[in-house]
Amino acid sequence: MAVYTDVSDGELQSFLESYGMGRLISFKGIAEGVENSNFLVETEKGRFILTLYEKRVSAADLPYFLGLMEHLADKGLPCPLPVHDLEGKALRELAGRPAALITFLDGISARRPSTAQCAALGDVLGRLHKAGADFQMRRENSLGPDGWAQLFEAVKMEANGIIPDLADELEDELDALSGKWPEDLPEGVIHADLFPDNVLFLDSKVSGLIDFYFACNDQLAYDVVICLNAWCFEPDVSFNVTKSRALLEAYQAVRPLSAAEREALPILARGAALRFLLTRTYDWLNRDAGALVQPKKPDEYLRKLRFHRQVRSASDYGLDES
Ligand SMILES: Nc1ncnc2c1ncn2[C@@H]1O[C@H](COP(=O)(O)OP(=O)(O)O)[C@@H](O)[C@H]1O
Ligand SMILES: N[C@@H](CCOP(=O)(O)O)C(=O)O
Repeated sequence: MAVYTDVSDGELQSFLESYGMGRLISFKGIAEGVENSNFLVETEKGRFILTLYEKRVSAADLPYFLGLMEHLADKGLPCPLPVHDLEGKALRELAGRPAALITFLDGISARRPSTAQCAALGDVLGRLHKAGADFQMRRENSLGPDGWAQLFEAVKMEANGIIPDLADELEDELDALSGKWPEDLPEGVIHADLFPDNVLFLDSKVSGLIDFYFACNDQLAYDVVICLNAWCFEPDVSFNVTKSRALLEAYQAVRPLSAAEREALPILARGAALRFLLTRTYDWLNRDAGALVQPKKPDEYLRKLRFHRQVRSASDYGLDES
């Protein structure tokens, strides 16, 4: 359960009063998520998610995340809406942390995504990229190549205690990607963490896109490979090319990839695997014993990285040669 910060009854009551939320009906910590503290709040006015922003989220970035959700919802994407308090503010403070209240969305995330769900994801990702094109705010990706190097410095002395020779493998990969990382592919707003647990389905339709707290401006194709990694591997970490083809075809029906983007997919996929391998390694080494959270094991992403290293071209992901 991701709850790092406790909220007292008194603090909660006065927080909700600033929104004119009426009587509190229920309040409980949420069992999923690893980054922030999340609570399900039910009042006379409905159901909401209360988020207290923790370690990796900078308060200065919150207007970007909350503004983006409003922008995308306005364009018809199923994103939560930040609730504004009686003074019109979407961002407040609670228990010493920046905090926001957002609307609750119905739906269930896919534990093991089907091919049809991978296709639905490809479609909604393409629509997200198009809808983000005229979002006016900008945020650099703090977990791009410079951020990977900083994470590596923070974990290199202890990484081998998790997986033998992990530090060498991380360093080799950083070296291999530096100089090869594409810089001139089409850019825009990316979600950057659109894992199955951040996508809600009702029947076969996407009913919710949540957790925009890594969103930033970066190369759009990088978001695509983050999703290939998160959606198209089976639990035994074998790559499912049928799911990958379905995701890519549905994405391209909305936003076709350029020849340069297709060619860059294997390198981008390695970078995307390295990014999550590094954050998982860091989080594993910096577990917070007092928090209710289940950190994710890094080895899954090491195996995904090794898979992409032996990929020769985008056709290995199910794209036709062209
Ligand atoms: N707007 C929402 N509607 C419904 N459930 C939500 C919403 N936002 C978050 N949740 C629930 O809270 C969980 C954790 O939220 P998430 O934003 O992924 O947290 P974290 O940033 O800590 O990873 C999600 O897996 C989901 O169950
Ligand atoms: N998706 C990341 C961890 C971030 O957690 P989330 O609950 O915000 O998706 C990973 O799997 O490493």
